[in-house]
Amino acid sequence: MPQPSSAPPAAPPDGRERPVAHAADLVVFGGTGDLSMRKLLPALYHCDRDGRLAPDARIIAVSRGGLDDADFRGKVDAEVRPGLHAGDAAGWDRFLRRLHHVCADVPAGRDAPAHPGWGRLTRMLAGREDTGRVFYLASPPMTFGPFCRAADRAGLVTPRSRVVLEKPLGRDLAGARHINDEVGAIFGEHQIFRIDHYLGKETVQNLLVLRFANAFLEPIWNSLWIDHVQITAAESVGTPGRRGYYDHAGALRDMVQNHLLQLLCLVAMEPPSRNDREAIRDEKLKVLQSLRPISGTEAARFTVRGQYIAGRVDGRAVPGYLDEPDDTPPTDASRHVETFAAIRAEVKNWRWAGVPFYLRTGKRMPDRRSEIVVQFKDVPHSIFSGGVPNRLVLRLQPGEGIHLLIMAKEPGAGEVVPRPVPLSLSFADTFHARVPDAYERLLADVLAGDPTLFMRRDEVEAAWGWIDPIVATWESAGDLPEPYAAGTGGPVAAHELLGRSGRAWHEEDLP
Ligand SMILES: NC(=O)C1=CN([C@@H]2O[C@H](COP(=O)(O)OP(=O)(O)OC[C@H]3O[C@@H](n4cnc5c(N)ncnc54)[C@H](OP(=O)(O)O)[C@@H]3O)[C@@H](O)[C@H]2O)C=CC1
Ligand SMILES: O=C1O[C@H](COP(=O)(O)O)[C@@H](O)[C@H](O)[C@H]1O
Repeated sequence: MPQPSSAPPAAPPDGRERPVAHAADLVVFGGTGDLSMRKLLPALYHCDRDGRLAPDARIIAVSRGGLDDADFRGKVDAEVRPGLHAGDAAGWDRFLRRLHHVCADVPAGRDAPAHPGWGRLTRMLAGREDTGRVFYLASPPMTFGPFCRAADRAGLVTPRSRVVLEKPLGRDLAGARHINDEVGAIFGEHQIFRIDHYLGKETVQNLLVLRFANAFLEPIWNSLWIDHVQITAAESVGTPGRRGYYDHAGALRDMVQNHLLQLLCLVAMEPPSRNDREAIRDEKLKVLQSLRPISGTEAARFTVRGQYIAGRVDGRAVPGYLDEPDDTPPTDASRHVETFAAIRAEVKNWRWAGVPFYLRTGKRMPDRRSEIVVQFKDVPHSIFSGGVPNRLVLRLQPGEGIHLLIMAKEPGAGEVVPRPVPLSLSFADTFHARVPDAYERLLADVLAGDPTLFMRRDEVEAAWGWIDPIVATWESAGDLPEPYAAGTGGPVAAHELLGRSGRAWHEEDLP
C-alpha cells in the first residue's frame, strides 16, 4: 500500500523536470462533466490514436454519479463518438477499454471520513507508483484543494504524479492564492500544470515562432511602428445550461483573466533568452506586472460590459441570457453578470508605452472568431490616394493561420489606388497536416511532463491582481451591464471605446 506523502516533493536542483516516460494513469476528477465530454475525452482519443498513450494507460473518471465502467463507456460511446470522424472502429474499442469510472465525493471537511470510492481508486492504482500518474481536476475550483487532500490521504500522490488545474483558478486573487496554497501543500510547483487551452492553439504557439524565429519583425515590434493591438475572442454560442457557473464567473473571469491576458503577454513579452518554460514564463510575468492598473473612474472610461438579449444568430432566433434554458432560474447575480467585456489596456514599459491593447470577448456575437490584430502605423506621407495601415492578423479560429495585409495595386491602367491584400499562411494548407485541438497538444505535454505551455502560480496571481480592481469597480457601481442583441457586435459603448480614437473593430474578410 503506498504511503501518503507528507510534504510536496522538492523540485530537482536545477528547477528543470527530467523528461519522464509518459504517465500511465490519468485520473479525471469531474470526468463526466461538460469539459470532459466535449474536450478532454475527444482529445485523449486522438492522443491514443497517435500513439501518445502508454499501452497500458487507463483513464479513470471520478464523479459522484453512480456509474460503473460499462455505464461510463456507454455514455462516452453515445456522447463522444458522434463528434469524431468516422472510421477506426478498432482504435475506438481500444480507447473505450481504457475507460473506467469511480464514484467518489470529496470529504465534507478536513477530518471527515473518505467516501468509499477512494478505496476502489487506491486499489486500482496500487502497484503502479513508478509509472507516473496524472490527476486532472475538471471539476469546480472549490473542489481542487479537497480533491488533492483526499488523494494524498489515500496515498495516491507519488513523487512522479502531476496535477492539472482547470481555469479560472478561483474568482479573485484571494481565492486563487487559497487554491494555490491548498494544492501547493501536496504537489510541488513543478508538478502543477495550470491549463489555459488557448496556449495550446496552433496560432498561439506560432506567434512565438513568428516573433522569435524571424528577424524582420523585431525592429518594428514596438510603439514606434505599432499603432494598437486588438485581441478578440468572439463566440456565437450562448450559455444554455451553464448558469450555475457563468453567473459567478462572467466574461471577465471566464475569458479575459486567462485566455486574453495570456495572448496579450505573448504579443508584448520581451524575447526570452531560451526556449524553456521558466524563461518564457518569466517574460510573460513581467508583462502582467507592467499592465497599467484600471480602477475607479478609469474603469468607466476604459472598460465596457454587456449582456445579450434576444436576437438572431446564424439566421436563428435565440433567447437572451436571462431566458437561456437552465435548471437554475435567473437571480440577481444573473442580471448583473456580463456576457461581453471590452477593455483598453496598456503595457507600461519602454517598448509599449502609449500603445493601446484592446481586449474584447463576448457570447452570442455574430460569429466565432478569435484573433489578434496588430495594426501598424500609417505611412508618414502618402503619395497615393487611398490605402490603409498594414495589419498583421493572427487567426486562432476559424481557420488557424497568419495573414499580413499589405498594400498592393490592382493590375491594369488608371489611377493607382493601393488596397489591402492578404499574404496568407494557413497552417493546414501549408503543412498538409491536421491541426490538432488545443487540448490534444496540452494533454500530450502533461503526459510527457512538459509544463512550458502552462501557467505558473505567479502569472495567474498577477493576472487576478489586475482583474480584481475592475471587478470591484463594476460591483460597487451596482448598475446593470449594457444590453446588446444576440448576433450583433456587442454594446454600442464597445464600439465607442475604439471609436473615441477613430478606430474600428476589424471584421476582416480573410480566407
Ligand atoms: N466546460 C468548459 O467548456 C470549460 C470548463 N472549464 C473548467 O472545467 C471545470 C469543469 O467544468 P464543466 O465540465 O463545465 O463543469 P460540469 O458541471 O459540467 O462538470 C463538473 C464535473 O465535476 C463533478 N463533480 C462536481 N462536484 C464534485 C464532487 N464534489 N465530487 C466529485 N465530483 C464532482 C461532476 O459530476 P457529479 O456532479 O456527478 O459529481 C462533473 O463530472 C471547471 O473548473 C470549469 O471552470 C474550463 C474551460 C472550459
Ligand atoms: O475557457 C473557455 O473557453 C471557451 C471557448 O473556447 P474556444 O476554444 O472554443 O474559443 C468558452 O466557451 C468557455 O466559456 C470558457 O470557459
